[in-house]
Amino acid sequence: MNMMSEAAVEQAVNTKAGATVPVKMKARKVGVFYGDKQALFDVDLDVREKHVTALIGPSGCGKSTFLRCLNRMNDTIDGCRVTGDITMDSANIYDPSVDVVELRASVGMVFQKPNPFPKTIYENIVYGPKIHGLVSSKAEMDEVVETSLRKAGLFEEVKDRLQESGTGLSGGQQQRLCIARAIAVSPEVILMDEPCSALDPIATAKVEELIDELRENYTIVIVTHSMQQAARVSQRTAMFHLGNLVEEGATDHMFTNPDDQRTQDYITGRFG
Ligand SMILES: Nc1ncnc2c1ncn2[C@@H]1O[C@H](COP(=O)(O)OP(=O)(O)OP(=O)(O)O)[C@@H](O)[C@H]1O
Repeated sequence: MNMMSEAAVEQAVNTKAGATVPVKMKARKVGVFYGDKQALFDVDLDVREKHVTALIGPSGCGKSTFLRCLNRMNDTIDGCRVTGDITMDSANIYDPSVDVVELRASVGMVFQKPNPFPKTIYENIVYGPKIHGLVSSKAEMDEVVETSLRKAGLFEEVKDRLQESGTGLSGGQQQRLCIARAIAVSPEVILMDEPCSALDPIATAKVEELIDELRENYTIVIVTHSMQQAARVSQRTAMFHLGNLVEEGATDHMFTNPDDQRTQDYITGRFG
């Protein structure tokens, strides 16, 4: 039997088939303001544990803004204010007692453009675990480097050049290095903001395959402009428009028979 913690049961959603799926993160009435301008309005969204949730919608609709709410990345933007509630495992991530550095380790982020540190591949991986006190001996560091690179499907390609610069890798390898770097600090949720938009089709396919493997152990939220990508990698899709969450549902349903006309128009290329 699938054991769930009390917090997970409290947060679980019941599916139509009667199964119970734990909710990892819950957003309620989330609003975001950049100065006086409101970019998100009353967003309610359940992010299911160990699922891939795709955020879709036309440019400027607030996908990245919402993604950044989930690990308080918006805190780093001057004049940005977040209202409403966001919980992870029932705990308020905006509570003043929350250590934001720890939160961002638990809710890691991968960006549009691969951004490895200008350091060796090895250092790219061990940097986070060292800061978080997760490793001390050389053996522990070697272990975290190998495990993280393996989980990111990169170890075999780079095992003989761990002491070379991460920036010398191809774009696709750099992006998988960034995913390995996020994994190295033992996250529970990984946020991805258009992680393939700078990659060629082969590198994109590899990252998509990786996302599919990662969902066994991690909860993933991905912003994408590619409807094909959303359909390929996600189980749930959330459609945004003009700062509102239009609808959220099973990806199959959203791409075949969405409830809202705006989703229908967007996925069939009528706007966006
Ligand atoms: N740092 C910022 N300062 C001021 N306004 C911002 C900032 N970031 C985003 N916005 C505004 O908030 C709104 C939502 O932007 P956001 O980047 O979240 O949309 P998006 O759906 O991710 O767009 P895209 O698909 O083009 O990346 C837009 O009107 C945008 O101009």
